[in-house]
Amino acid sequence: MTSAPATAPPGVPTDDADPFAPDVLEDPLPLHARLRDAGPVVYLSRYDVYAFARYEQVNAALTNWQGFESGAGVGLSNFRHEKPWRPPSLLLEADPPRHDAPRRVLSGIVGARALRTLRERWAAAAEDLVDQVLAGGSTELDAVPALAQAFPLRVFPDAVGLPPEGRENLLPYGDHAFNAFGPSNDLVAKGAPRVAELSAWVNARCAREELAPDRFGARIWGAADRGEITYEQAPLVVRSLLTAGVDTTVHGLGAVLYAFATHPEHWARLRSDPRLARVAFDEAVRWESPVQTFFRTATTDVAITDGVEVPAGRKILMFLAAANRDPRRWTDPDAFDLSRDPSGHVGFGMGIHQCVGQHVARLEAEALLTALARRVATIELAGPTRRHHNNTLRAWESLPMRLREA
Ligand code: HEM
Ligand SMILES: O=C(O)c1ccc(-c2ccccn2)cc1
Repeated sequence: MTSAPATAPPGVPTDDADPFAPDVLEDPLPLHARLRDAGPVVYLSRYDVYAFARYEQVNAALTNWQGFESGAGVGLSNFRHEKPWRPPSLLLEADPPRHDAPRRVLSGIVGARALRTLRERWAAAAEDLVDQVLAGGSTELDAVPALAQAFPLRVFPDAVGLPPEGRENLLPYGDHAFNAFGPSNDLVAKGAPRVAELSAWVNARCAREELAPDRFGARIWGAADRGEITYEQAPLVVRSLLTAGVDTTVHGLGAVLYAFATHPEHWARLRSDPRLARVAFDEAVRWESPVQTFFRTATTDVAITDGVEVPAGRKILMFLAAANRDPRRWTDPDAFDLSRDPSGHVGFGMGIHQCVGQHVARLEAEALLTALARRVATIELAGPTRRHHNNTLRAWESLPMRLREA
C-alpha cells in the first residue's frame, strides 16, 4: 500500500487502488465491490480523484451537468491544465450551450427515427454474414473477429458514407481514444506510435468530399448548409461517429455473444422469441458494461452526502460497471437475466450526454442476434477466452465458439 500523495479529505475513505492496472482490467469486479462497500464516495489517492461506484451517486453525477462538467475533459487529464491529445469533441467534451447544437444535429441523424430505413438493410447484411460463417455447416470460430468485429465493420462505415479503403484504421483509432481517457500508462504508450497516422486518416475522412451522399456523414455537412452547425464544426461531428461508433459496438456485441454462450437456456429462449434480442443486448450492456468508467470535473464544491463535498476543480471517476451491478439498485445484479428489465442502467450513460448512438448499437445487435437465433441451434464456448485490455473499455480479444446449425 503506497502512501497517499495528496491529502484525503475528512470523512472520505481512501483507497490506493489503480483501476487501470492490468490485474484490475483483467477482473475489475473485486475492486468494484470494494469501492461500493467503502462508501458513496471514495478518494483514490493514486490519481487524486474521487470515485463513485454506487448507482445512486453515478446516476446523480451523470444527470448533474452543471455541477460536474465535461468541458474539462471526461478523462483523467484536466483540459484546463493540460493540452488535449486532439481537438476536444464538440459533444462529449462540451457543456451547454456549446454542446446543444452538435447534439441536436447528431440526434436527428442517428436517432431511432432516422434509423428506420436501415433496419432491413442491416438485417440482410446480418443474414449474409451468418450464411457466410455457417457455410461449412456447424462451425468453430472466434466470435470476436468473425462476428463482433465483422458485423459493425460491414454496416457502420457504409452508413457513415466512408470510402472502402482504410477501414481497418477505425478499431485501433478508437482503441487509442478510449485508452487516452485513462492515465498515461503502458496501454496509451502502446498506441502512441500510430496516433499521428491514424488521426490523419480519421481526420481526412471527415472532409465533405470524402463522404458518400445521403449517409450520416453527408447529412452532418447538410446540417451546416442549413446553418444548424458551422462548417468548422461539421468535420468534428463526423469525427465523433468515427471515434465512438465502432469499438463500443464491437465490444457490446462481444459481451452479448459471451453472455449467450455461457447461458444456453437464454439462447433457447431467444430462439423461441427473437423479439428478446433488444432487451438481451441492454441486459448485456448492463451486465458487462463495455464502457466501464469515465470522468467529470467539479465546477464548484459539490455536496455528495451529508457533510461530504467534492471540491471545485477536482476530477470524479464514475464506475458505470460498478453502478450497473450495485445490489442497492439491482436484484441479483451479477446474473445475466433475460427476464430482468434493464432499463435505467448507466451503460450508455445518463442525462444530456447519454449515448446518442445507442439506437445504432441496438439496431446492430438486434440484426445480428436475430440472424443468429434463426440459423443457430446452440452456441457454446469452444476454447479459452482472452480479454483485450483498454483503460475505458471492457472487451474480449478472443471468444472461441462452436455454433451448431439449426
Ligand atoms: C454498445 C455500444 C455503446 C456504448 C456502451 C456507448 C456508451 C456511451 C456512453 C457511456 C456515453 C456517455 C459519455 C459521457 O456521458 O460522457 C456515450 C456517449 C456518446 N456516444 Fe456512445 N456508446 C455506444 C455506441 C455508440 C455508437 C454506435 C455511436 C455513434 C453512432 C456513439 C456515439 C456517442 C457519442 C457521439 C457520444 C457523446 C454524446 C454527448 O456527449 O452528447 N456511441 N456513449
Ligand atoms: O465525440 C467523440 O469523439 C466521442 C464521443 C463519445 C465517446 C465516449 C466516451 C466515453 C464513453 C463512451 N463514449 C468518445 C468519443
